[in-house]
Amino acid sequence: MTRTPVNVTVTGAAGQIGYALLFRIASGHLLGADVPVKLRLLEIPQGMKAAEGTAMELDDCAFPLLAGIDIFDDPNKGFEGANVALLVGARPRTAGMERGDLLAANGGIFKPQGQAINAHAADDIKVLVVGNPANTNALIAQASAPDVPAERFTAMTRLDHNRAISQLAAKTGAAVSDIKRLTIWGNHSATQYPDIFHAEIAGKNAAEVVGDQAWLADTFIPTVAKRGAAIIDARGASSAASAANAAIDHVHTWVNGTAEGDWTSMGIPSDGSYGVPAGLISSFPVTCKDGKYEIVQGLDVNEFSRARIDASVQELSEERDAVRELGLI
Ligand SMILES: NC(=O)c1ccc[n+]([C@@H]2O[C@H](COP(=O)([O-])OP(=O)(O)OC[C@H]3O[C@@H](n4cnc5c(N)ncnc54)[C@H](O)[C@@H]3O)[C@@H](O)[C@H]2O)c1
Ligand SMILES: O=C(O)C[C@H](O)C(=O)O
Repeated sequence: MTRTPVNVTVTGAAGQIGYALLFRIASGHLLGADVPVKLRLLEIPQGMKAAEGTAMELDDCAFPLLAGIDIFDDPNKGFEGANVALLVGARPRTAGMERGDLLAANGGIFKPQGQAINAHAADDIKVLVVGNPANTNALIAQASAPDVPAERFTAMTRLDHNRAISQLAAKTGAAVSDIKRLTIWGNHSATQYPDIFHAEIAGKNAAEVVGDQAWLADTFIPTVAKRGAAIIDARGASSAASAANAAIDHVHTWVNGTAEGDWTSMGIPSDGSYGVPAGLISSFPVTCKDGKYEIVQGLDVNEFSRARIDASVQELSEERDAVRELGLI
């Protein structure tokens, strides 16, 4: 190991996504097979013992790239020197909780974490928010970190992107690797819009290959958008390994780039592109190069797509207004 290790902070380290995520980070899947990492695990006091158990297991793997593990229950320490931060820990919705209660509870997590990132993270910090509601939690963290460039705060829609590719492959019989340029627009919620009008299957337009508007509207879009709920129903717990896999994909692509001729989906602060109000953290088609992302410009948005993008963006605006009223941004 000759390179300086990259400090990776993971919050919610003792949770189910944390358990599926940490071993892959330590084995080089997040940043690359030649990049040593130091893990900084952040938990709440009640989660510390379980995080210590996970750290013992990480030690027992003797990963050549793992240069150290530290565990904290203080965000100011957890984010110290962080180059990459995966904000997974969040307050899940429980019975009787309204959306506003959830936003308020998560504000109590993401505001102090944003402040701690602002004060203590490395200058090149890259943040991925996984904890739900991911887009608005990312907005709260970003608004609490005024000294960090806003574009370093991103929210995860890569799981939706991967789900959409998988559904499209199953419908058409294509290989997953033949599907390119799919887009998730909007919020990581049931209003998200998986868009295949610009996608390609082995070089052909995906919407034309499918040729079935009813399947698109009545099966594909709701299946992808409600997949999280379907997993909860089937497993009795929310997606964990697939969410961890998507977090790995998101950061790996951000750092190492998109393939030539392809793009991915990331929840990022809007610059006003495609009529999405600037500042909202919304999912867009992006290309990545040299550790930076850019929104794919110039796509023709048809009426069908426009209505669905607008509906999801409207939900994001309402979430932003709610957290603004709560004084969180
Ligand atoms: N964006 C996505 O695609 C996506 C996909 C799946 C799950 N999620 C979300 O990810 C989050 C985590 O899911 P999970 O299944 O791992 O949950 P989990 O309940 O198993 O684990 C959450 C962990 O976070 C910890 N935690 C809570 N508050 C914390 C804080 N302030 N600081 C540090 N740690 C804290 C808890 O102690 C717990 O160990 C949930 O909000 C879930 O809805 C998002
Ligand atoms: O949908 C959920 O609540 C869990 C998660 O966000 C998912 O998409 O699997």
